Amino acid sequence: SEIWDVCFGFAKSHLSFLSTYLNKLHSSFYIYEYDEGFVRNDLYPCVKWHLSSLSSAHASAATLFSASDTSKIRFRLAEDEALMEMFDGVAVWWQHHVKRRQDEDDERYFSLRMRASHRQLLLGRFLNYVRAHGKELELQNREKQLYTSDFSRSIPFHHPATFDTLALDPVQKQEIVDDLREFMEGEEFYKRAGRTWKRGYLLYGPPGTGKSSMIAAISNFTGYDVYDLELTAVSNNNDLRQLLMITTNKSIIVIEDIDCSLDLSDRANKSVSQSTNSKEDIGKKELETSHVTLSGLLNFTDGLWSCCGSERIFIFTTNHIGKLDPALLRAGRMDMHILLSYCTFSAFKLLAKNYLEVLEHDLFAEVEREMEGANFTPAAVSEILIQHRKNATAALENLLAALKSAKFNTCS
Ligand SMILES: Nc1ncnc2c1ncn2[C@@H]1O[C@H](COP(=O)(O)OP(=O)(O)OP(=O)(O)O)[C@@H](O)[C@H]1O
Ligand SMILES: [Mg+2]
Repeated sequence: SEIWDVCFGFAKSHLSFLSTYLNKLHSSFYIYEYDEGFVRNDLYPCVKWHLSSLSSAHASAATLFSASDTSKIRFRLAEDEALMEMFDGVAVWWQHHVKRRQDEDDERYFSLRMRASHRQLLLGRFLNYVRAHGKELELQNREKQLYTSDFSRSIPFHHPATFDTLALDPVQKQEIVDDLREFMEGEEFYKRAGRTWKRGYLLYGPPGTGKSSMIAAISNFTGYDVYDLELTAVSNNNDLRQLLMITTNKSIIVIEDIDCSLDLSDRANKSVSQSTNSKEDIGKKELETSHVTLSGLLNFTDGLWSCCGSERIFIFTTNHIGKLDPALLRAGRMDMHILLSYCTFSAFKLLAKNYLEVLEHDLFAEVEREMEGANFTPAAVSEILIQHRKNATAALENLLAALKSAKFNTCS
């Protein structure tokens, strides 16, 4: 047994020498879910998403998950599972670690190992790639949430409207899509220019022209959550600020029908009525729309507090742009004013394609003529097309009849 002890001791010392030597050859990096002080590590979800795409193809053990309201199945690298990835012909090793802790949440982290000699060459470029790839996957797969009134609850947001289904002038549509894409990719620009990474859109136009549908399309395009802010339910400017602080990054904050939810047209009157305290006035104020003032709202979108997050899109909608205070419209406040108007022939063609699966039809030329000046909203056109979606000719004949009678009514 003495011989065994000697042999064992010898092997042990050599093994530990070997492992120290191997460790020196490799560099290890750890990506924890939370940094010290419970600060969320932005890199962690990127790595998680990045690895989820590799796991489906390469991991020998992965966990599978599917939420009840989606058909997608998500892969995750299983606990303690390791995975090798090739980047520019060089191998790196990932591992997923979970440390169980008593009375606390589990501690989760990923380790990344590579040959020490590759470290200089690879690390920066590789991590940038992982971050960009992870972010892209997160956006594609993320369950978008719709938050209502006080932002305390949310439901998964699965609105079917996309830029492909929106009937809009193609040039206008392209402008909006380009603007959104530029915004999403604009992190460097906003930093360089010293501006908060946010964008404001004012959607205006008659009812049924697609303002709400466009908000859904923007959410589907960006993958951002939607906070549907009901101003009449917010009691004062302070509460409004609190709400802003709850919203997460990558979100769309929507105030629909802004002219109806606030008396924004007359700032002077508003401040007078706020400074009076008689019971009658308070009663009147309750009947009024909201106690949030225009300056409170402007602070919400523009003030110091608006920079407490990033990648935010503010969208206001109105049917009556003329009723809005010029302060809300001035340059730089809402970055883009988007008019959604009556159905044009090119918008109609998109609806015909989506609703009737028709790209060309003998009646199209007549529809084009009648549509001019008929002031028919896309909502009204869609209604008719839905009713007769089984029979394209009947749908177009009914649409023509409706267009003609609308024109006749306007003329008479
Ligand atoms: N531009 C459009 N493209 C495709 N469908 C549209 C468009 N505009 C309206 N619709 C159809 O009409 C319905 C109503 O449109 P939507 O709610 O988006 O209008 P809105 O402009 O928000 O109206 P409101 O001012 O009354 O809120 C939508 O569900 C959609 O089916
Ligand atoms: Mg609407």
